[in-house]
Amino acid sequence: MSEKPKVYITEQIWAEAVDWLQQYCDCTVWAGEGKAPREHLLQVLGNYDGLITTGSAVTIDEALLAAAPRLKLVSTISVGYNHFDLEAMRKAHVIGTHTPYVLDETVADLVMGLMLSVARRMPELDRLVKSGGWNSAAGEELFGIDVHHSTLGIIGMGRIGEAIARRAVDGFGMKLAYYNRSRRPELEERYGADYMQVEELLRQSDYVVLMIPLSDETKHFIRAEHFAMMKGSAIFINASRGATVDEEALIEALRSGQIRGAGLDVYEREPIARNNPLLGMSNVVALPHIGSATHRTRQDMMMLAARNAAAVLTGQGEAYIVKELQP
Ligand SMILES: NC(=O)C1=CN([C@@H]2O[C@H](COP(=O)(O)OP(=O)(O)OC[C@H]3O[C@@H](n4cnc5c(N)ncnc54)[C@H](OP(=O)(O)O)[C@@H]3O)[C@@H](O)[C@H]2O)C=CC1
Ligand SMILES: O=CC(=O)O
Repeated sequence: MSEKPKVYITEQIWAEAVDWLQQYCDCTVWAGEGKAPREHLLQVLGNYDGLITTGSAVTIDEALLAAAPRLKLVSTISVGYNHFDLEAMRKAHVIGTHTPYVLDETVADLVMGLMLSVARRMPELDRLVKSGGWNSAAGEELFGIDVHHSTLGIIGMGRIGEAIARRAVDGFGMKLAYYNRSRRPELEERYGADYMQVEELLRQSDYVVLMIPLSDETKHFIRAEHFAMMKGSAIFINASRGATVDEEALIEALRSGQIRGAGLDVYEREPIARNNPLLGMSNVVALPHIGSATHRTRQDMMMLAARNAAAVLTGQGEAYIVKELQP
């Protein structure tokens, strides 16, 4: 009987996903706290055919691949794969898979939550009430701005972008603008969305949501000149990756009142430094990269990562191979 492929998992994941994968692969799960350190992976990966990991665990680069000559697969428990060095993986003939679709609705919920929280100043008001500062009927100094029937610009109208669009148009009656490299006529028809270039989208939108993947092409996609194009009343939301925005420029735009506020789930450095000026701004709602983090969605992502591993390593079902590495 031939041996099962060996898979290393860089952190404790949902036991049911590991149990399922054990039918096809011989799994080893990092037994320590948190995530397996890179040094440990460099030592052990030589014995494995597959790796299941997350975006924040380890960068899949040339040095790591050199230490893992048997490796055929890296299955990330995330839809974003900017931690994959695609060129190095291509050269090493390592397939990369990810977890699209299963998290779209959950991330879209969070983005709507960020828009509402910043617009209606919920964290600020929550702090006021809990600290005993609610002494009279709320006056204008506590008012916010409307989300409903305002204009939303989505940069990166993909799977998650579309889930946001549905909520915004069907639920909140928002007018929709979007930018991608390629147009999506079916969405223009379904949501009455206007396709426009980034500059025009920024000029017209009350809310700007950034949902593009991070790549060499999209690093600092939004910079100082872009904040200068936005309305002074605009709210900027980033739930993609921190480095899609020039964070210094964002800080300056918020500080100078060039834009009204921001809702952020992602940062150039994660976890964010405690002295990052964003953390001292009352017009910023800051979350800890938690877009897909509901119990159910994370379980779905882990199971999909396990299925991806089985598919690539044993031919069991179909895998979501990242598009740049598809055969
Ligand atoms: N905060 C969180 O917890 C989470 C964050 N994410 C982030 O969200 C990202 C998007 O996920 P998802 O919606 O599934 O991805 P998709 O690939 O479905 O959508 C991405 C969209 O961005 C557009 N895009 C890609 N590159 C460019 C570019 N250079 N210029 C303009 N538009 C571009 C694509 O259109 P086109 O190719 O036509 O340009 C596409 O419509 C992930 O890559 C990840 O980084 C995802 C999940 C959770
Ligand atoms: O950031 C999360 C992801 O799935 O990508």
